[in-house]
Amino acid sequence: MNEQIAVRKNQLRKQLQETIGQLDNSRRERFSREICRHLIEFTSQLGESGLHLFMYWPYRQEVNLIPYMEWAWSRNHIVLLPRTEPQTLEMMLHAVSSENQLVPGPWGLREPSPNLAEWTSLDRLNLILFPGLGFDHAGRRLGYGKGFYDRWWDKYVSYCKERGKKPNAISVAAAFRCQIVDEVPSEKHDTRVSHLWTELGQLF
Ligand SMILES: Nc1nc2c(c(=O)[nH]1)N(C=O)[C@@H](CNc1ccc(C(=O)N[C@@H](CCC(=O)O)C(=O)O)cc1)CN2
Ligand SMILES: Nc1ncnc2c1ncn2[C@@H]1O[C@H](COP(=O)(O)OP(=O)(O)OP(=O)(O)O)[C@@H](O)[C@H]1O
Repeated sequence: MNEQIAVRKNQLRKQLQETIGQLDNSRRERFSREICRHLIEFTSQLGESGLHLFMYWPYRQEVNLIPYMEWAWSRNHIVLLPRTEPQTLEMMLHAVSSENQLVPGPWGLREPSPNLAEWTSLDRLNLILFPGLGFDHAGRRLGYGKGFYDRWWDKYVSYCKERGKKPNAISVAAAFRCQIVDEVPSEKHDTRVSHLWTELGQLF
């Protein structure tokens, strides 16, 4: 990877972690509820039930998506959560229907139990929610720097192509307003999101 971009990404990661850290818990919770409300409104327009939604269990200071996940479960949507393989830096998806199916994972993540069957029908995904430390107005994202989502995205695109299908899930993100920056340094492999919500509403 381009060394200069890697350095700029690391600087921005540090800066954003500090900025997000300054949000107090009560605002974080209030903003998260607002963001979940926007996500629910958007997802409701995609279908009444049975949608395949690739979400993530909140980590550290991320938006708390649990209200959105509980809403999805209540509407009989299928919630898919990632499980990381630290050796290969790959992610597997598992359908999860309750918090009880999560176990402690690497880096302090909470992940689907490896005992659950892997969910592989990637061409059925309707929506992919990308986590990130920061985003810009063009939909570029900055993650934790292990390339999990970029690598998984390649797998997703190949899976669909091999079956003669278009990878047509909608790529979205949810973030606090303070996570939006002018420009996220980006490389060719970096995937972008097409919709983003903050506590103030839809940014694009
Ligand atoms: N909620 C959520 N789940 C997710 C991601 C995410 O960004 N958010 N990921 C997106 O890719 C994957 C996990 N990626 C990660 C990559 C690096 C680190 C990491 O280095 N964390 C700490 C070190 C923590 C420790 O060891 O104590 C760090 O920031 O220094 C964490 C997660 C899959 N699941
Ligand atoms: N599609 C890919 N195939 C192989 N390696 C990749 C791919 N995408 C990214 N990488 C590698 O992963 C590393 C981290 O990439 P990057 O800084 O873009 O991560 P990130 O998007 O911030 O992290 P994450 O996706 O885990 O949240 C880089 O060394 C990059 O070369």
